[in-house]
Amino acid sequence: MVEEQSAGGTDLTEFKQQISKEVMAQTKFFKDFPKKGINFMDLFSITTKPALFRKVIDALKTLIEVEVGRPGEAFNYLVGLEARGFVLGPILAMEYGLPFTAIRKKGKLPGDTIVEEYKLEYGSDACEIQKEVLDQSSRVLILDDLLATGGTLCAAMNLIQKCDGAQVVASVVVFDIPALKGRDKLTKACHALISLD
Ligand SMILES: O=P(O)(O)OC[C@H]1O[C@H](OP(=O)(O)OP(=O)(O)O)[C@H](O)[C@@H]1O
Ligand SMILES: Nc1ncnc2[nH]cnc12
Repeated sequence: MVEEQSAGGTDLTEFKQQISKEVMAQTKFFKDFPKKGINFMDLFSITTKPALFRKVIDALKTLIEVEVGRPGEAFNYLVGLEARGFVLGPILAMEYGLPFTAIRKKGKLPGDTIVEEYKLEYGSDACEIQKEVLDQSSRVLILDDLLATGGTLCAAMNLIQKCDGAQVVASVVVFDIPALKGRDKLTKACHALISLD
């Protein structure tokens, strides 16, 4: 299926295999953090290596442009999820010349907000977005580091869809854990660079 989405001479299957090998060799995983049974993928073990981080950002751009579409046309707004979506989202927003806003854990954003409760792989939480940043002209691409159970991305999608007619186009993550079936919760596509199987 991925081969069919090849565009601009990019064979995504091969491309993903190659970046996956390189990133997995240099990314740290922490067993039983923050709770027993979780093998925690640490995005900051990528950001501390500038050449690797640059590669991941460039790879995300390729993934977005092939699987989601042209920035400014297929989507015109980037939203990042606390906390590690804030590392990736603003860089891509600057590269594309598009606006960025944040979905934060409850109680962290000033002004009027919209709130959504959700369950995590290791607990439950609530997230929120500022009212009036998005409107019916907003076609949003969501950025986060990882899709696990899908609770966070599902809440983010619901939240954005409550924002004055804004639409979610898709979401993009560096890692996903297909065994946790996070995509089953999502109403829009989630594109991942690396699958942790
Ligand atoms: O698919 P899910 O099961 O919802 O899990 C994925 C979410 O979990 C992690 O964030 P976390 O909630 O640990 O928050 P943090 O980045 O603020 O530490 C990760 O960065 C994703 O946002
Ligand atoms: N395994 C994991 N690594 C990093 N963040 C996560 N969020 C939920 N599960 C995670």
